Amino acid sequence: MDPSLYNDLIGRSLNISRSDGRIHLAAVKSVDHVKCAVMVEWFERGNCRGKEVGDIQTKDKHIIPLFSNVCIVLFCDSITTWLKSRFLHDIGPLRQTFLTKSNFKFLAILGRRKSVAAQELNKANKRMSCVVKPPEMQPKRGKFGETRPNQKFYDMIQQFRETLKVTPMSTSEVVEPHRICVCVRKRPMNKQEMQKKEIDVVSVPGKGALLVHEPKQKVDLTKYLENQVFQFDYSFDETVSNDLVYRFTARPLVKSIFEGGMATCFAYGQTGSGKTHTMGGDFTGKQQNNASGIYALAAQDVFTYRTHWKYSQLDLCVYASFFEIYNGKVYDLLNKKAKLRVLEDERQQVQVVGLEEVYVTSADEVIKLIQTGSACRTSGQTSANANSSRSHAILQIVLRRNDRNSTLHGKFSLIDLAGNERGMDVSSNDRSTLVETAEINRSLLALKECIRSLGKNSDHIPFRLSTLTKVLRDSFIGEKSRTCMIAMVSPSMASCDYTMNTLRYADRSHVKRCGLYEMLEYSMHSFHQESADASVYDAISQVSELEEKVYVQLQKASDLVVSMEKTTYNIESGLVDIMDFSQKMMGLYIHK
Ligand SMILES: Nc1ncnc2c1ncn2[C@@H]1O[C@H](COP(=O)(O)OP(=O)(O)OP(=O)(O)O)[C@@H](O)[C@H]1O
Repeated sequence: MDPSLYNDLIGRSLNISRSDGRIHLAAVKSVDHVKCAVMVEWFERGNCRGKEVGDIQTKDKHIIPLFSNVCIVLFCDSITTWLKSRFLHDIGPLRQTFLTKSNFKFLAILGRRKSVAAQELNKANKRMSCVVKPPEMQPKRGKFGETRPNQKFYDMIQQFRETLKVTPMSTSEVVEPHRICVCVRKRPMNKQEMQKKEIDVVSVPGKGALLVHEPKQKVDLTKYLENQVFQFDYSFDETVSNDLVYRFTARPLVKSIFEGGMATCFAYGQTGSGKTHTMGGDFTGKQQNNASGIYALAAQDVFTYRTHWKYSQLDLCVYASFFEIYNGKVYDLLNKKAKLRVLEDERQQVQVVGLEEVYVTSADEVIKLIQTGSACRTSGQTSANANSSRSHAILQIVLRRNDRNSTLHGKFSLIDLAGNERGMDVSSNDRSTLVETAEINRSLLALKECIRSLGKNSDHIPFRLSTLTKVLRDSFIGEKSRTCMIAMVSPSMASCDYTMNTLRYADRSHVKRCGLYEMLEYSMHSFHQESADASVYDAISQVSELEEKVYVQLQKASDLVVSMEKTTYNIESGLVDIMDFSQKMMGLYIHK
């Protein structure tokens, strides 16, 4: 072993790996030939510190300057190129290995014995891979020094947001009348999401617009955002209150029921996105303030309108019922969850038989009913919500005329739909839970179909598709019917797929978009028609081609038959000739 090779290390800088994960440069002060290690020193907070690193391996009297905890950094491209040309192709995944410029000369000496050096570097590289974290594996640090997964996406979204012009919703904004109104509400990040340092991928610039910054990755691992834009009648950001949401969504419908109409307001969205918070009222821990939800706010306005000079002479009585649809069955939440039957008469009028309709005289009475009913609602646990509603809850506020045998005047159905989730999102995957999830999704699809048909002014509303749409049948028909859908979205990146699904669902229920979707559907239909025509045409031409082939074969066969006949004839005549000939020969023989 040539000691000068060891001495060549002294004074050089090497990157050393520290127990806390840091990697930094340190100068080689001495070499321990016996231990095959080096002593390195560096300055830290004004103090000189040192440590002994690695063991220098020797093989065939060659020194390999790669120690188990020494990282060597490639500083210059020419070195990389040179190494590649000399022996990097032999040593495999050295991309994660770091070589210092100062080691270049040293390695160059070793490079003369290419095969040996390569072998040894390979060994060393394997050892190093246990201690050196590749740069992309190292936790990224956020603005305040905190680590955050997906920091790159976070930065890109922040950059994008800086360019966004935001017009926040305010009470001064004009409320436009809509037959079908579709809005979206983004909830704030919850405690869990904050703890996980999840990133917020939803932006609400206002004026009905909402953006989803979908994080994507190319095949070469480059990260990029796909910014999806959705436009609804109204879009609410995470800062707005239930009051403001109510003002633009359900409130305009209250008037319509006093004018003899049917109104429906749905809260739709992923589990844990804020449907119950919006409809039933905000939570303080598990305690819900029922007076702050859309149910209660609508009830308050119903009693205000009832005394309004325009409607007071109608002498209307207010009734409330509260029921849930769970697994396609109806349960009365105001009557100890009694199971009810849904019947349809010959005039297609749907009745929930035995549903408790409570006469109410104030909003407070309605709030008490909501409290009683909410307490019995069927709930379960999902990945996003420990207290997830597994049923559709329907609060109906009914106006009846006192003087005409309690004839129905108007009805407002306020619905907190069950969360739209996939089977894998529920904490238990037993059969009953899967059936439950399938039923939820089936009824939500049926609802979408009904709203779309309503938007298209179609005569046929496919209300028989589910119990939910059956019991809401009379809300879907009639000139005076009004519908509002509030799509709830969770902001986190982990919920991105669900958010996209919710927005697509709401988008497809959107009457303003129906024209476009109809066009799309039409073009899809004509495409199918054209392709069907093309397939028939293809089939016919294939048959005729086949026919032609068969004809040709038949021709050939008949030619063959003809030629066979000829041959047979020839053979027969030949035989006759032979027989004649043989007879002649026989005669001649006998004659002789
Ligand atoms: N806009 C909001 N502001 C503050 N907190 C909210 C908001 N929306 C939802 N939350 C909170 O998020 C949690 C889940 O909300 P909620 O129970 O309303 O979800 P959900 O959509 O009804 O879920 P599920 O379909 O599973 O019943 C609750 O703790 C609620 O307080």
